[in-house]
Amino acid sequence: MSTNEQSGSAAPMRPAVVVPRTMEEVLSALPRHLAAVHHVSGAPDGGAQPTITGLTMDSRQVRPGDLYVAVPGTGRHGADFTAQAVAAGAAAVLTDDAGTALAAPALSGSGLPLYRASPVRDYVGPLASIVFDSQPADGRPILFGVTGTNGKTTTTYFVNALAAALGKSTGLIGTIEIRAGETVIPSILTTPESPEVHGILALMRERGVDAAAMEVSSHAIEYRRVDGVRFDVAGFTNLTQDHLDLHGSMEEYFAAKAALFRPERTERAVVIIDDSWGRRLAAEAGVPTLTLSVAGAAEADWTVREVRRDGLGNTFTLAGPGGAQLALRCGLPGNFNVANAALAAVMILASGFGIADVQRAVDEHDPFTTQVPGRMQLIGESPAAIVDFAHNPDALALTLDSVRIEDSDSRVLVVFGATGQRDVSKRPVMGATAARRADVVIITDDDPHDEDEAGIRAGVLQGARAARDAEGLDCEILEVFPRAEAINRAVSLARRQDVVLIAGRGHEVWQEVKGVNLPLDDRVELAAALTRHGFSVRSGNRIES
Ligand SMILES: CC(=O)N[C@H]1[C@@H](OP(=O)(O)OP(=O)(O)OC[C@H]2O[C@@H](n3ccc(=O)[nH]c3=O)[C@H](O)[C@@H]2O)O[C@H](CO)[C@@H](O)[C@@H]1O[C@H](C)C(=O)N[C@@H](C)C(=O)N[C@H](CCC(=O)O)C(=O)O
Ligand SMILES: Nc1ncnc2c1ncn2[C@@H]1O[C@H](COP(=O)(O)OP(=O)(O)OP(=O)(O)O)[C@@H](O)[C@H]1O
Repeated sequence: MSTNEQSGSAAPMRPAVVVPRTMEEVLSALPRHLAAVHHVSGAPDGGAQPTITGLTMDSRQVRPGDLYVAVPGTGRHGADFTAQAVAAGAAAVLTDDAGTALAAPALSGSGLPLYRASPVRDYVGPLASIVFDSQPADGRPILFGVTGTNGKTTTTYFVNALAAALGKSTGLIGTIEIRAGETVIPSILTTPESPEVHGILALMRERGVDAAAMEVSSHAIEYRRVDGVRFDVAGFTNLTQDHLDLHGSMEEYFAAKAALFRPERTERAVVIIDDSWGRRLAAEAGVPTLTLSVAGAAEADWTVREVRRDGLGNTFTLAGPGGAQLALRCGLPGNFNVANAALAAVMILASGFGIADVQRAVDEHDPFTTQVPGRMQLIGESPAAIVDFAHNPDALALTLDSVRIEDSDSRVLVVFGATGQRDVSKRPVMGATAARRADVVIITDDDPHDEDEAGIRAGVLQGARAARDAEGLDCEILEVFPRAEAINRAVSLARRQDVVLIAGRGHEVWQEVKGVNLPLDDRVELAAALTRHGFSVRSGNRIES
């Protein structure tokens, strides 16, 4: 990973220069639909107006001159941390009704002004946008937002790779990392809280970034993390069951995603309509929408055709309105990556790039061979040695199906485990899924958390053996631990024409065992095992620890 002074810390990115504004100037720029913010106590009447040069909701991130916005959390209130914010140099505090009483003692005698607004979360995004001046009218960077259950990370990398191929400098906000020009920090959330989002967007502008891609999780929409952000193009991949602990039902999960596709949030949209949620979204989106189908839906504006296997990847044609056509190649295995690449291409077209320029950029730079850390990441080519984030039965099935080379004597060897303290019922299903698709199934540890590792493995093994015995499957099932040894065993059993898939942990660099983070990076272990057994590691591989 290319790093800078902020790497490895959770310190949010911000622009180097922020125009100082008085609190009055900041409040007067708020959108009209928001009710007035009330001054509760502290300076303004007669005293000096506080000058604001930053904003945060986290007392641990306060820098001198910040407006500290104290919001209620699930278990505690940000106002409980007012003293910490004041000590760090906050210039003013904004909170809600409940927060004013909590914040007041820490402010007494400080002379710092306290403001009140409810619900205070409604104000955070718009205020951060004003304070950091993150999205002025000149439209730079062009902002792409990607949402959906699967494929967000990969699609954002593909959007950026294509934008870069078109000669644009790029920025990224997502699960793996946040990138603004040369500055890169590892991510904590898929979509950061809104003060960080606006700070990052402002830094991107400052660094001259032309185009930025951002993953928008459903949590982000629910928790208002993209308030005050305006996308040029929003893209939708798919919707399958997930995160119902937060959303309660698929209907509410869909509603959270659909909220991104409204005129106040995005100029236009690109929606894959290969599931019923995508079709509904395309019908209900309140903005100009291009539809895309990989599964051959005739009514789609853009369709993927002539998908042909090309090594582990695929070539395909993207056909659009008026006979428009693009000839594309996706180097990452899997039909789902064809969908991700096609979505990225249509999003770029929707933002205004011409089809001839896009074709030229693709021909010259092959952007969809870009490496996405831990997502179908090809560590070696002979045998094909892949690390993928598939960590549930559906993703494991899709991934195993996509790496099998039909009509050859190539075997598939898979290494995986199941996470501790999560959905116990999926363990045997994952075992059976692998036994049905792989020639050698090596069951090992994932993140056990506080659970007993042997017990987790037993659940997966039971499913694999039951499927093999009941269905007469011709696969070898092994239990090997620890995980690094399992990876080594898989490589030791592989021949050059085989495929070795290490599934589950993707780009993670720690294994969480009983509250301790033990360093473990599947990609590093796989590369070491390949070398140990006389195979080569793919050059230019992106393995960062
Ligand atoms: C469920 C959820 O999203 N919770 C988020 C939420 O936590 P919370 O409401 O419990 O906040 P809290 O910790 O009680 O703190 C309340 C307030 O006090 C502040 N505080 C707290 C402590 C302190 O010392 N000083 C301080 O100022 C906090 O910044 C916060 O503003 O606000 C916190 C501060 O921003 C987030 O870190 C936290 O994300 C947690 C870590 C999380 O795991 N979120 C996941 C579920 C999430 O958002 N995931 C999605 C992706 C999902 C996917 O697609 O896989 C994502 O976008 O990452
Ligand atoms: N379009 C897709 N449809 C279905 N599965 C996909 C798709 N794209 C990727 N996957 C699978 O999901 C895994 C995660 O992919 P990716 O990280 O791009 O998605 P994501 O939406 O960002 O998920 P997460 O937020 O969990 O990282 C991949 O490793 C692959 O196994």
